Amino acid sequence: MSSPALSVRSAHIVLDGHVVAENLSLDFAAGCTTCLLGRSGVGKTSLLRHLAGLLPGTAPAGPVAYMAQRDLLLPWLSVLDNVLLGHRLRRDETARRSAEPRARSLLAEVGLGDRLDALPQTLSGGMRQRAALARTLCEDRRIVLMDEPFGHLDAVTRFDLQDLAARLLEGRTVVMVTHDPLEALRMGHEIRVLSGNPLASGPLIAPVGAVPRDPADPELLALQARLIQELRRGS
Ligand SMILES: Nc1ncnc2c1ncn2[C@@H]1O[C@H](COP(=O)(O)OP(=O)(O)OP(=O)(O)O)[C@@H](O)[C@H]1O
Repeated sequence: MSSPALSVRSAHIVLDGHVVAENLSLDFAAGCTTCLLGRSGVGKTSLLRHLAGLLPGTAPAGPVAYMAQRDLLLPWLSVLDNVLLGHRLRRDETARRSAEPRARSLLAEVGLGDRLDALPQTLSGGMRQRAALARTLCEDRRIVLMDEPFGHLDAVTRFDLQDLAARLLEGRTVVMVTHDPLEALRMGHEIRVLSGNPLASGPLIAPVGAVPRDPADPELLALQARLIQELRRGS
């Protein structure tokens, strides 16, 4: 099944009177992962919410999986039931039952195979984020929007889960917000550095090679220096 391209056309994003974006137009390539970098407060989350159809007057381009910055796990549901939450909310018991093996296997892959029955409050911040990642990947959508999905993870877990996500997200249209230039370079077919007041994108950066890229590649390290310069320029 093919994944659609995403586009934003002449968007105005105003939050409680605060103008985040004015007349913003951007395209996101079909079947690719686009990583968004930008200083804190430029409007990355707002753009993601716009794409997800979560802001007033917006609609998503199709069914999306959205992973918010906060994990949004329901405290009264087990880890396994949280991962299957989308199916529960859609009240589709047959689909929920057929998705359960996938949910169990994803939880094993994110290192929570022995915590299926645990409640979220008994997990560490990083474990909760891994459960939220498993939930997003379990939704099996062609469009996936992720807001700092690896933000609370230790360096080794982060690296392993970047590999897992790159494998499971292959062929989907993904927009991923990150604060880490090296993560963007590992995961992104395309990278945009955003600046704010109002929100704007610098030139599209498309590193060569398949994702996830090797972080020791000297070309990646050179591009990392360029991204940090671009980030310094944006405000
Ligand atoms: N509900 C709101 N009302 C008014 N202003 C808001 C609201 N939500 C966000 N903002 C403002 O909009 C701007 C963009 O916020 P947003 O969360 O999109 O930034 P961000 O780039 O994702 O930041 P971070 O990297 O820190 O998560 C910020 O200046 C923020 O203060």
